[in-house]
Amino acid sequence: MGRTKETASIGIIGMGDMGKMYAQRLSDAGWRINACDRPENQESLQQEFASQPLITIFPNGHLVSRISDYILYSVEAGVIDRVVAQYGPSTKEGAIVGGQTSCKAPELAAFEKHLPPDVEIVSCHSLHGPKVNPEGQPLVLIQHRASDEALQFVDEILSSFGSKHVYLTGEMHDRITADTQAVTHAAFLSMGTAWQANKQFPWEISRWVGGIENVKINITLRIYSNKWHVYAGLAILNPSAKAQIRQYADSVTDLYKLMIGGHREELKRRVKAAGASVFREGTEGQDLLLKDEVLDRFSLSNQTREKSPPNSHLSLLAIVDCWSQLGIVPYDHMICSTPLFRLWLGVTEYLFRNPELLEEALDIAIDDNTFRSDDLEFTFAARAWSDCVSFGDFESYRDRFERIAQYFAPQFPEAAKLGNEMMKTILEKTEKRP
Ligand SMILES: NC(=O)C1=CN([C@@H]2O[C@H](COP(=O)(O)OP(=O)(O)OC[C@H]3O[C@@H](n4cnc5c(N)ncnc54)[C@H](OP(=O)(O)O)[C@@H]3O)[C@@H](O)[C@H]2O)C=CC1
Ligand SMILES: O=C(O)C(=O)Cc1ccc(O)cc1
Repeated sequence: MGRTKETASIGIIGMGDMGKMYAQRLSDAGWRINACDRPENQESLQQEFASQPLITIFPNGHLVSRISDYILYSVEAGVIDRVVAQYGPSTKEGAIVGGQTSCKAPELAAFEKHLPPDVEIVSCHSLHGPKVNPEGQPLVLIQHRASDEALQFVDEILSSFGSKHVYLTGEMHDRITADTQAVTHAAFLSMGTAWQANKQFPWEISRWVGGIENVKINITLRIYSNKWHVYAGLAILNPSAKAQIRQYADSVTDLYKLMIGGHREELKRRVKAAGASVFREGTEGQDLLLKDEVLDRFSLSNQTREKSPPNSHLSLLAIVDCWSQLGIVPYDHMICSTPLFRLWLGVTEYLFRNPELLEEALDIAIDDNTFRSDDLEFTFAARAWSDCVSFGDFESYRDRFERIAQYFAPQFPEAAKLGNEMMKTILEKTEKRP
């Protein structure tokens, strides 16, 4: 049908962080953009994009939908049905529609329900935040109700990002991202909850600086400094996420009980068996995703570290147990990996492929009381986040998230600076791996 940059235009409904990033990058590549947010935001967006001739801001999604050839919904996952119901019927005849929400089941259901039958559906998902360079990052494309030509057109539009295009069904996407995103976030959200419950700022405590701890702290703060709805949406609305987050909470609880019961041998047997199923033979010769010298460079603490302080690493033992219980091989999920997931896998790998460090963590877990109260709070937190996601109540998720975010807020600017540097350095190193 010959849709080109000269003849076709792209619609973006929802000009938040991701919508703006898409509008900017696609217009830089020469595409004409028709965009809108809520009507009350039209004026400020017009001012913001006044100097950009390829970006036109409209008052609402009807006006965007009726003239655009590929329309992307980039709104909060929780409102996707309502927004598509509102603007979907105004879609230009023969156009292609997609969405950027992090969980595809509700998005695709909304498209099927509200879009006219002559409209094709090709959805997408950039597996990174708006401030990360998309080059080399996974970008999922879903040819849901569309011809090959429609997919090719979307492929061409998005090619300027330089991302790695991954072709999946909506269902596969949700199953994999439940693990790469929802469970990963649950672990870091729980760390922050536990620190807050114990009134700790972990970078101020000497046993918590350096190495793996830097990654835990920086990522936790990064998550809490973002918008709650992104995390709530992708956990609560993903049909696979509840069970996976529940397994993580169960793994945390089981291991914690073994620790406080003093069941050293059973703890070691269970954790090592889990490690063997996740970090399979044949991977030992590979370079670690993360190394000491990289891990140590990014500390919020001003104390220097001489030797790794011992730690039971309950959060890491439990994720490996969780993967093993669910039969997940995390390396198979690299196709849908976010930067956070790669860091998370990197730190677990660091622990599990270092037999001495793992042995030390397991012995510390049994012999040393220092971490008991932290691990207790972590166990409570993992279960509470799991319950919160299972209940599916956005408002209580928001309340929990924002209360903890407020506690860490004074540290956000410094954590963001350091976190960005850490991500950049570590990701450059991890890109060489599959
Ligand atoms: N942030 C991230 O790291 C990533 C997010 N995503 C997904 O992308 C989507 C957008 O996320 P993000 O940009 O971060 O979130 P934002 O909250 O920054 O953006 C969403 C925008 O949509 C607007 N909106 C809501 N209702 C309407 C409507 N009826 N018409 C027009 N605009 C509307 C919102 O306005 P208002 O604020 O006034 O409600 C807001 O400006 C989400 O589904 C998210 O899960 C995907 C990949 C990465
Ligand atoms: O890397 C992560 O997990 C993030 O937190 C950023 C993010 C959030 C939502 C997405 O749909 C994709 C990436």
